Amino acid sequence: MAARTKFVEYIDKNADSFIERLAQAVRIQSISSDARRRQDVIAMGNWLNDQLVSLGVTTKLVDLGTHVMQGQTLPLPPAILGKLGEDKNKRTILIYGHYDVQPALKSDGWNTDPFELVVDNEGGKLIGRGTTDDKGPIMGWLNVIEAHKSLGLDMPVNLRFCFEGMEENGSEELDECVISEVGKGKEGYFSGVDCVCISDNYWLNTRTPALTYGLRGIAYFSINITGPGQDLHSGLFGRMVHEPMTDLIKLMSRLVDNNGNILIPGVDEMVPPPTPEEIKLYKEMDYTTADVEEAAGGPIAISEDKVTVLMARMRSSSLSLHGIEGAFSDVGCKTVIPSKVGGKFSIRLVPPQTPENIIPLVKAYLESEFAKLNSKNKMFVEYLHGGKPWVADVKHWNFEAAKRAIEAIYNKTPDYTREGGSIPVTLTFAEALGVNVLLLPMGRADDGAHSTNEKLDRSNFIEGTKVLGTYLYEVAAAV
Ligand SMILES: C[C@H](N)C(=O)N[C@@H](Cc1c[nH]cn1)C(=O)O
Ligand SMILES: [Zn+2]
Ligand SMILES: [Zn+2]
Repeated sequence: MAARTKFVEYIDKNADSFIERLAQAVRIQSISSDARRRQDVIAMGNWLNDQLVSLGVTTKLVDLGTHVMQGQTLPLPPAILGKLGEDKNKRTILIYGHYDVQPALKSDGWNTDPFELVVDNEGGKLIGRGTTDDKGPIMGWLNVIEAHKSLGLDMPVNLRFCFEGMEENGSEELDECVISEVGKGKEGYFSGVDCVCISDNYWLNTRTPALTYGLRGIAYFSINITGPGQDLHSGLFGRMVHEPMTDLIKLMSRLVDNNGNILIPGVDEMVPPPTPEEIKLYKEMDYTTADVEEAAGGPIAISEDKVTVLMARMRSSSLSLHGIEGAFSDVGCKTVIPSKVGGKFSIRLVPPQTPENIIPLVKAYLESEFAKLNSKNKMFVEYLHGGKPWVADVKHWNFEAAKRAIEAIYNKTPDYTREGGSIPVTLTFAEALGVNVLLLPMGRADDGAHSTNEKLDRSNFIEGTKVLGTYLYEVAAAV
């Protein structure tokens, strides 16, 4: 029996133990954006490192130093670099993933504890924070290595790994780590890398596997407004003082309109109009507004026109309002005037936008809008983190190999998509290594990444693992 057939059979036979490993990963609350959870993120890194070592991967934990977050100096979780195979006659593939997750509280609206994997056999779903983003796909790679080790099969390629624990919070210091590792040349972990594969996004719909050749960048901001020396009684001070929340709500309402148009002069204007070829591509995609509504969980698509909706996610920038730090948000009717509020928003970026060319536009606009309020409060616009957009060439053996792997496992031709989300290090890999980067998503559009009741379908986990392994065979065979 051919090695790749044995591999596929092993994945089916051992599905339950793979799900158990995913449950262990989900249990570790590796929330990178919460200072209180930093030790859990580090614990998750150590757990992942132990798994890799037990599977025969040589690893190195890179200390990325410290950073200041939520008023505390915190250790950054380590980057885990790994190596499996040194055969000069084989191609070398670099795999990236992130072991941190978004915050999740049962009270956000989860039906179950977000950090206890629920195996819903009836619905075929694996429910828990990180199942699709990005612990499931990382476990997929571990499954592939385990299968080869247990069956005594040679890996068809050499593997290199880069796993980080800060992706959901700006990937701090990772670019520097990658660039420094590349700078070590033959001595470095990335020596000889022929291409990169990242499994950290989602199919466009719930039916068709996808290959992704673009990501939006991101620029994340906070508008901080201060004035009163402390929180005030609204009965005693209402109408007597300038209120930070009132100023903030005015400013936040002037960032984006209800149709998604960005109101900051120069931001939308930077993006060139689509070419007729691009429009044709969007028209031909297997997608309807019902897909966005299914994934969003409500009939709320901004347009009924499929091309408009697809372009909104794939090739337009967008501005989203995320929350207000310092605002009263608990139950009940507290009559408070908060003294200090921070309004968080981010802008998803597409070429030629970058954080560098967007930040000055945002700051200048907010300063001029704040001046119009004639408020005696103080405003400070803070840029929190960001990353550049990325677009790849799909006419490359790396994409061809992934296409054949999907066809072999799913018996379907993949959609070619640009992802609306961001993975800051992607462009750094492409530029620093000078190689093709591919995104090979495992999950579906309705997985609820970053949301409540995040899930990964069991079939996406198991068939997705088969795709990852088969892709390695196809890379080895690619010309
Ligand atoms: C696409 C990827 N799985 C993802 O979710 N990336 C995040 C990255 C990020 C940036 N700031 C906070 N998180 C995203 O696109 O939101
Ligand atoms: Zn994410
Ligand atoms: Zn992710």
